[in-house]
Amino acid sequence: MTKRRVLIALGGNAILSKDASAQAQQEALRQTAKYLITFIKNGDELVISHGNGPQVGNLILQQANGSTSENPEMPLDTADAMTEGSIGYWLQNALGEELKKAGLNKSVVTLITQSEVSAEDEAFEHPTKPIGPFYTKSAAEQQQQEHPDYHFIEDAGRGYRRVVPSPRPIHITESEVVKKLVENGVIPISVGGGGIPVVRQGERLVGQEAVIDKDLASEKLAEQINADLLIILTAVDHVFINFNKPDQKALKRVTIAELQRYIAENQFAEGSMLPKIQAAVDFVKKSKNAKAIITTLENIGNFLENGEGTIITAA
Ligand SMILES: Nc1ncnc2c1ncn2[C@@H]1O[C@H](COP(=O)(O)OP(=O)(O)O)[C@@H](O)[C@H]1O
Ligand SMILES: NC(=O)OP(=O)(O)O
Repeated sequence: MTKRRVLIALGGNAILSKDASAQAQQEALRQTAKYLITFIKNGDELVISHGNGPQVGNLILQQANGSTSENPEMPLDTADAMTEGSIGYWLQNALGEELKKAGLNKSVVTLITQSEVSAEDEAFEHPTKPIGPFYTKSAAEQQQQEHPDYHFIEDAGRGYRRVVPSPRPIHITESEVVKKLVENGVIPISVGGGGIPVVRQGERLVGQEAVIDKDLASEKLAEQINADLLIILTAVDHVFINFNKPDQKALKRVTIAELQRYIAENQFAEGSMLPKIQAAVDFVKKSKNAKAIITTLENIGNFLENGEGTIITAA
């Protein structure tokens, strides 16, 4: 089989289900690593990214409740870096264990990655990215009183969550390093949590109070490293039209033009599936002979053997 360069974006459910303890998240990633190894056995070059919404929100909550003037809480860009490090460590550790068990002599490294954004991005005025835990309406109102600068939304019928700005990534600063690592047989974990949002000011990269969408950052990195496949893993085997309605229909093979029509019909929920569709369309549009796949972690074997999942192609 020809060697493919594959970027896999891990969705929230691959890391955190209900139990937010380090032990539970490490166990979830140990299970995830067992699936990811399939690609290495397949001879593919692998780059992995992951989300951080629940984790970064939990971290800044812990800090807000315990900070003092002598021990101030960290700004959001630094909290993004902290979750890139913690989740990256858990995944690097788990994947290293699976590689050893499989007798595969490859290294895994977590790369703290910066994602350049525009200071003029209107996302800074309109926070939309849910982070941290789900609250009841009254609990969210209580939080709002304690933190007047916080913003809350109702998140897809699952409760209320704090939202923060989520500017679009323009350029992944360390993409050339990722490319060199892959070309030397290393498995990089990169753009964790969408990368750290930074604005270029002359020679400086200045951190921003934001959380970048990991699917959009994964697309930008996949483009910059000339990946062949962008695989977005989430909690559904396929993308659907008329989702959650009696006439819902799974999309198996779909073209950019068809997806753009479905986007115009508002078929994809804004805060969840829409960024994945946008990332898939952008990647396939810009990368020659590239494909994007949206499915679940558990369906990876089925995708590799039978091509099951939602597969997005140019035509
Ligand atoms: N048209 C759609 N087809 C499939 N899933 C959809 C659709 N619209 C919304 N969703 C929801 O979007 C979710 C994926 O978004 P999200 O949970 O934010 O991703 P992540 O797995 O990266 O955390 C799916 O699990 C599903 O519940
Ligand atoms: N940064 C980010 O997109 O994280 P989630 O996928 O967990 O929301």
